[in-house]
Amino acid sequence: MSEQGCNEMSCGKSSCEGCSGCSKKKKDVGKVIAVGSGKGGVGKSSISCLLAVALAKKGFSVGILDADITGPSVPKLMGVTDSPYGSPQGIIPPASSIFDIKVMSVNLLLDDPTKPVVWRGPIIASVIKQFWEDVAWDKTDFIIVDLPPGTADAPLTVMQTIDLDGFLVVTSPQELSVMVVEKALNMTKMMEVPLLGAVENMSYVTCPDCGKAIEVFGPSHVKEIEEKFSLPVLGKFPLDLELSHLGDQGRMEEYKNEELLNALADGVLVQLGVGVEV
Ligand SMILES: Nc1ncnc2c1ncn2[C@@H]1O[C@H](COP(=O)(O)OP(=O)(O)OP(=O)(O)O)[C@@H](O)[C@H]1O
Repeated sequence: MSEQGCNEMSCGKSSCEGCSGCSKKKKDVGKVIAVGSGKGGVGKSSISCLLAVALAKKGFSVGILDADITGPSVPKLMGVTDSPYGSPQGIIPPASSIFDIKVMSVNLLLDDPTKPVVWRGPIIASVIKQFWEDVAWDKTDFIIVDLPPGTADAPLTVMQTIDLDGFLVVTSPQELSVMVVEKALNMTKMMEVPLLGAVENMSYVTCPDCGKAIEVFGPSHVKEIEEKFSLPVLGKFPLDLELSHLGDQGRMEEYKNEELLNALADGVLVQLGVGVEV
């Protein structure tokens, strides 16, 4: 699309090369992946953080944009507490201690992180836009966007503001999970964002005595999702007390299930057609 006539409302995503009238694409940013779900509490933020860690472990530079403005949890999970600061290049986000993962979240801007964010839709939308446009995400290979649950205002703003390279849907093994995936499929189709795959979280518990996988929330729907939607499932994460503890302590970077992390990162890379060296 030519520079004239390209603005954020009219931008033709498939043809826009990031011209100056449009801020959907950012120079010096590799791929942008949204992590979402039609359902709350399934572990979107945890999977966003784990995906960031998994990609960082492969040597990529990674950032997380916490688009869950009213329920931000990424800084807490990642143990990031420093405030962002202004510079001529834009807002500089703080980073995690082990893998230097940049984090931008409303919680880092509040003087008291326990204060509720009670903002209406248009303000939330403008904050998300600022997190994308005004933050110096330069030289970041991957930005993971942690979406709030559902298909309302905020996820829509993300999809309209940012030229996403892919969407990862997080689900859990309850009956609703297939519907959650179907909704994500329909939404991403409507918004012309490629659906990369699904992650089933809290899929099972490993018995500490015999090592058997116990499906506490009912049988997994992974096969059904793969067959019905021809969608790859890029991870089946257990309900894991260790993961919950690490999240509570801001130490998600220390999650040690390398097999799962590797498979998640590799699955995303394959779906995006990215080689391991960027
Ligand atoms: N696989 C898991 N094993 C154990 N605990 C988990 C797992 N996944 C998530 N949790 C825990 O469940 C809680 C909710 O997780 P998380 O914040 O990632 O969910 P969410 O989908 O982002 O929530 P919301 O819908 O409120 O944004 C957190 O305390 C997290 O540590």
